Amino acid sequence: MSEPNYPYDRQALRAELATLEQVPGVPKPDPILTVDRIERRFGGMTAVNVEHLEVPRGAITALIGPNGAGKTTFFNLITGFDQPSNRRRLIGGGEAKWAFNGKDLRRTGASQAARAGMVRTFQLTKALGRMTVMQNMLIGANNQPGENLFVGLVKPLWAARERENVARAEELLARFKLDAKKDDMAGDLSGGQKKLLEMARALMSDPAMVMLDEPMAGVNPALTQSLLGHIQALRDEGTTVLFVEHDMHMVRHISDWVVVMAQGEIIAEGLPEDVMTSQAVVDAYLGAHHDKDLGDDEALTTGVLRSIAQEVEAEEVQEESR
Ligand SMILES: Nc1ncnc2c1ncn2[C@@H]1O[C@H](COP(=O)(O)OP(=O)(O)OP(=O)(O)O)[C@@H](O)[C@H]1O
Repeated sequence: MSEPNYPYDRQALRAELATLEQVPGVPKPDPILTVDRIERRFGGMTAVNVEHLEVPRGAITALIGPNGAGKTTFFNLITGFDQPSNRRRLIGGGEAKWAFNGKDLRRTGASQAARAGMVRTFQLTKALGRMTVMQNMLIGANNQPGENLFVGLVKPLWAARERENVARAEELLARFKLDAKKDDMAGDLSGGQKKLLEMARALMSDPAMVMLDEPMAGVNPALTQSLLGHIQALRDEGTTVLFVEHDMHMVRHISDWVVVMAQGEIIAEGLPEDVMTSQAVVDAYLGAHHDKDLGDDEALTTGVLRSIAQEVEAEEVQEESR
């Protein structure tokens, strides 16, 4: 894992974040990712319309928001898996702009974004399930011998790279306790182990920032604890983490900073304990489900909604007892 090139101290990081104004788009002291005016429309519907966002370096940032808020689309845009609708504007400006670690990513695709050090987990698809755990790890390496014609043609060069990649994969598999499974078919792993493999694969290229899309979804409580530990360990080693999550308790527990999206826009940013209880956020979640009865268990499918319902209930009890 790369050493942080700044003095790393979690308390200091939190204290620094605590001095920031908690408003959407607030500048960070040392942002690793800066996004300006990124829009994505599907037909007449605007899925993403982010004016400005800075992601703090070395921190765990949670991106939360109700279903359909635009979180996944936003991830896709900044990692080059999708193109903004305002990609090129010849007249009037307003062109989407985003930079990672000082590198302008406007004209780059997904593999170049990954090479720049911004790597996202991607789900174990059916095809990947039919490959072994080790093969899955090797496709996460960004110095694949075959990618460079010269290296690919000179056997000692590619053989050396291949050995390096296998050694790195073995080290990561041991860290995620998947080493005994390296020759198993990835599709035969349990749901939680698949999540661990997705995370381990993302780390093959030693990224400066990992982006995790609902890393804890469908994972049992014991493995959730282990995943949380891995995420915190990454941050403590200097990797920036940006993750999408639904479960409020998870977010509260591990994130240093929270960004809230609703209807494509960033509606709040701040420290977890402040943001989660802010009126704008509660309204956004309730607004997104205004047609559903919060007393209905079916509507309470996410931890976020459950927590909000509990908070609303607690407030009502307090009111009544006054
Ligand atoms: N390829 C697409 N074509 C049309 N509409 C899309 C497409 N991708 C996303 N959308 C729409 O854009 C909006 C934002 O979707 P997105 O998946 O980004 O939200 P999300 O916040 O990630 O939601 P969830 O928490 O449910 O995953 C939704 O209304 C969705 O239906």
